[in-house]
Amino acid sequence: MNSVKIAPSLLAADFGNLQRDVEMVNNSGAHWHHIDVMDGVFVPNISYGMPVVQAIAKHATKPLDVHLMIVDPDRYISTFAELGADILTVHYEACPHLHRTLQKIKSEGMKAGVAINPHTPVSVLSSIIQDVDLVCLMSVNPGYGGQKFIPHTFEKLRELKAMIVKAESGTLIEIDGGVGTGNAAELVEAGADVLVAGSSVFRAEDPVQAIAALNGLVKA
Ligand SMILES: O=C(CO)[C@@H](O)[C@H](O)COP(=O)(O)O
Repeated sequence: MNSVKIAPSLLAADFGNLQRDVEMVNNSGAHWHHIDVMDGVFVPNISYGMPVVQAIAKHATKPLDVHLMIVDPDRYISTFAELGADILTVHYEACPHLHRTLQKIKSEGMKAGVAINPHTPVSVLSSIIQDVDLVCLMSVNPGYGGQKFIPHTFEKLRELKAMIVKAESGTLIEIDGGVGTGNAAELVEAGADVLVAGSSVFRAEDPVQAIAALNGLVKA
């Protein structure tokens, strides 16, 4: 059975045709809708906020995987729960009280994710991995779609997988940035459970086929 999840990143969608693109994901072999919220402070870019997430949630039929690239995410945890987020991921670098933040996410009925930037070592998660449902390994610097995959992500991925296996935490590993048919199989082989793909899906001539190709490459 293929247990690897494909999460198309709506950052690369056509915002003028957002309903169409959300429905494309609904009708494809993808597993989650990946939603990037950026504040222009934690990352240099601003993507979209609550009204757009609400519009996506209205049409989405698959779990909403919301990635907050914002400072002080605790302020908005309840709001994203109300908007229908299933998985809420915050950045390690933005959370001085990460354990408390993860508890708050779970208390709102969501799965709790932690993202780490390319420069942040995996080892910072060793004391908290038991409490994390998903680790999002950023394989580009967060803020923009369409960037080139950073190769040292593979070393971090293997190290993180070993940490999760040792802790028996069952934490999922998500790879975010520069993912496509050229590296999907190798990423899964190294331990990835969820692949976020923006440009490689939405810039493809046939996005449904691009998702099918990714699924085909990562079958167990
Ligand atoms: O979070 C981010 C970027 O900050 C990602 O989710 C990108 O949206 C992935 O896009 P591609 O690299 O696949 O185009």
